[in-house]
Amino acid sequence: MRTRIKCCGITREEDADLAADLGADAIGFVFTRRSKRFIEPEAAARIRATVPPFVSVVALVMDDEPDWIAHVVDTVRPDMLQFHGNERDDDCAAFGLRYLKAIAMGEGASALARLRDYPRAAGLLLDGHGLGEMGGSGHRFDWSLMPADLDQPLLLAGGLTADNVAQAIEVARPWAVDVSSGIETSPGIKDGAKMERFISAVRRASP
Ligand SMILES: O=C(O)c1ccccc1NCC(=O)[C@H](O)[C@H](O)COP(=O)(O)O
Repeated sequence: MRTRIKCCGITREEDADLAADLGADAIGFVFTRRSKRFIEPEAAARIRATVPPFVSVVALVMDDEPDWIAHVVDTVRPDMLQFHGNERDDDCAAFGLRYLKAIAMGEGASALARLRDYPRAAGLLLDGHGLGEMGGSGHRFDWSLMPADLDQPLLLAGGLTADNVAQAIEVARPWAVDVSSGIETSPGIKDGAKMERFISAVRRASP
């Protein structure tokens, strides 16, 4: 299986272009205002218009108002939503789009109980941050906790870099890896060389 790659926290067109050129399968925009990687929906829509076919666009939110999420959906036309807060399955499924649900793994194995709460999720993203904290933290978790017996695809996130992603794939066997701070110079500003090293490392580990 070829491990899919999502580059998250995109705020600049050149970073979206490079991610697509290097073979990323998806890019993510963060629409939670308190994030350092927040992008206005109108600016994201301009970048979205340049994203080539077969590269998915994911809109991230975290306990945001439904009206705001609806505005993001109308303006950006993302392929999927990604929820990072205390949203329930009904909340996540209410926008007529497929969705990913992030599970905060900061508390360890006890977080795994929440995986069963999202039967309509297209995928579950296990992320290293703590419960109630924002993603993009650069915190990793114990990859051996990644379950092997779920029907939904599992995405691995949190503290991944070019130097550790091969081992992460070997241990966790995720459907996809998701990276943000590990390919940045500062929040929202991607580093082309780091992005290239990261994507090359994934491809070597999972051709
Ligand atoms: O990136 C943010 O600032 C953010 C804010 C609120 C919710 C989610 C957010 N980001 C999620 C991601 O970028 C990734 O899914 C993931 O957390 C990977 O982050 P990193 O550990 O930096 O690679």
